[in-house]
Amino acid sequence: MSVEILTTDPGLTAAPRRSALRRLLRDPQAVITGGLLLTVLLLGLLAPLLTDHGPNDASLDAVNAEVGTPGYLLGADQSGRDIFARLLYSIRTSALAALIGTSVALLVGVSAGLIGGYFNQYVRGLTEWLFSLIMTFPGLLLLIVLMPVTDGDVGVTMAIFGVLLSPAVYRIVRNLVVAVKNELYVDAARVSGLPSSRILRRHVLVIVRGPIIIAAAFLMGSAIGVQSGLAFLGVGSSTVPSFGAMIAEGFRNLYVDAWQFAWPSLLLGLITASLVLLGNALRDALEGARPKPAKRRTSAMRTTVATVPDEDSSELLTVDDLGIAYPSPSGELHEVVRGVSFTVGAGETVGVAGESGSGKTQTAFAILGALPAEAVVTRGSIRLNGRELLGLSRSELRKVRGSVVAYVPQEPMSNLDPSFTVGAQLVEGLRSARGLSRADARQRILRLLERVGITDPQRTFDSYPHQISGGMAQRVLIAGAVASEPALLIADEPTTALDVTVQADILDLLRDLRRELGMAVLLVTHNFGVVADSCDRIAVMQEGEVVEVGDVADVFRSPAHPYTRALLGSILHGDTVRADPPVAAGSEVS
Ligand SMILES: Nc1ncnc2c1ncn2[C@@H]1O[C@H](COP(=O)(O)OP(=O)(O)OP(=O)(O)O)[C@@H](O)[C@H]1O
Repeated sequence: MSVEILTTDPGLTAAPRRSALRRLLRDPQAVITGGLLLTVLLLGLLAPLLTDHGPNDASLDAVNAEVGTPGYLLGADQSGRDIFARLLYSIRTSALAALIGTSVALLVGVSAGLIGGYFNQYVRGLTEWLFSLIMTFPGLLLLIVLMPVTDGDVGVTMAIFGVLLSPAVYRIVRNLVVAVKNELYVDAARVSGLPSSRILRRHVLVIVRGPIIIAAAFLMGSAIGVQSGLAFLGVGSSTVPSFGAMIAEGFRNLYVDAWQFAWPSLLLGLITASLVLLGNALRDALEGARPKPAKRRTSAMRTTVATVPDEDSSELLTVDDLGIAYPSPSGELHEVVRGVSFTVGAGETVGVAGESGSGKTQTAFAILGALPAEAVVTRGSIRLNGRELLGLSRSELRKVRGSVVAYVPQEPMSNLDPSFTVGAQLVEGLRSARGLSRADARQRILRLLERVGITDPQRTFDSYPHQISGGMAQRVLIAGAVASEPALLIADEPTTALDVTVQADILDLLRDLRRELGMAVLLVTHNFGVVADSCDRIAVMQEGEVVEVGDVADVFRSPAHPYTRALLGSILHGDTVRADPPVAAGSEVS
């Protein structure tokens, strides 16, 4: 079997980027705030063209000049400096503060986040320690204390502030990198020999791009706020025009001319609020378009046989070289199912047998498309009726689950919702699988409840799960599973949770239903007695692998694998069928 790995990182394609931009341009919040910020920035950049006054030019004639005074559009402060000119030049200071603070925070945070998230735990431990240390520094206080060193220079002060902001960026990037570094396309790039620096730049950085852009908007707001705060406190150079310094001066002169306080406050408020709102709009647009790391068990793994009909069309189900893994705490993938292959023919009952933890349920869940989100299908193929199931979308899998394949669980009680009556749950399941009317579905379920041996179907139909016994609950679930007449019924230890006296009845029922409905059954069990009783063929699993497959009669007569012999020995030499194998996995039996 060949496996086509989709190594194309969706983040690199132009389409998501275009749609994010389109979404952003359609968002009035983004357009208005972006437009405002651009206008303000333009005003700052064009300051020398827009005013004849310098930010520190003082004129005794203009002291506390009112708004609209000729030559002083917005008035003058108590030193006779043009407020309009000071506002324009303050925009430049804020823009510089935002640029330097944000750039340093992103440079330090992103680089460290990529390194800490991508490389081994020792590197991550070191970066964690370093950034935890930085976070303990009291930011504003440190900047004030360092003023004699920085000499009040906005650039140097903001560079230090950028380092203090970097842990926030580091954490975002590190978390994202840890989440994507085991994705198939990153593995594929690694296997193809690309150096780590290239993989980080090309495959990983693209994933963190969106969150970085969003963070940048908020970081700019913080940098402008802190720079203004320091100037308000009178820390730093008094010759540098700044909203903070203007607000402090206006505050002192509040009762003479309140506008001197109002203008810088309004403009600073407008800029920081716009940055926050723009950040929110960016989040909506970019996170909607951000490429989701491809799940190997869905979109990233497609076998080339997906559209090719099964070579042996008599097989209803073909599991071929299936591998399932889970990430360990260190991030490495650990395979719990390894290269599992077996088939189930139409109308056949196949037992998947093995001790606890051998991977039976994981295999069954993979066929059902119901593995937990953290599970990764590392290889293989699952074909049902010639159709590849790996790679199907959730909705396609739901359709298959409802109609072609059905499931009878191990714990009947915990699979019934205590808040609804038995009937309501069965009717809902059947209607979504078959699209029947409520009345038709109800009639069908009542007939099936009777068929599975429930003496008073109407009463059970109207009962809540806690009002029925475990054996009855299992009959109810079997009725629900076969209601849509599936081609394959997967029963996972269907008798384990039941009273011994009920177990045989349930197995008889499954056998009868299989014959009546012509369906195949995949019976997951650790009990060889159940296999002997109900199955045509058997696949024996040990530690995630199928060690033997064959007709039940053949395997029972002459088991080829020592593990099978060990398991059989426990039945043949014991008086009763034992629930668990008596010997350690893999031990030889003479
Ligand atoms: N969510 C998970 N995360 C990590 N490992 C898991 C997870 N689920 C199952 N496993 C591991 O997968 C292996 C196979 O489990 P599985 O449930 O398929 O075994 P089983 O043969 O069905 O056993 P049992 O009869 O006890 O259910 C086990 O070692 C189990 O620890």
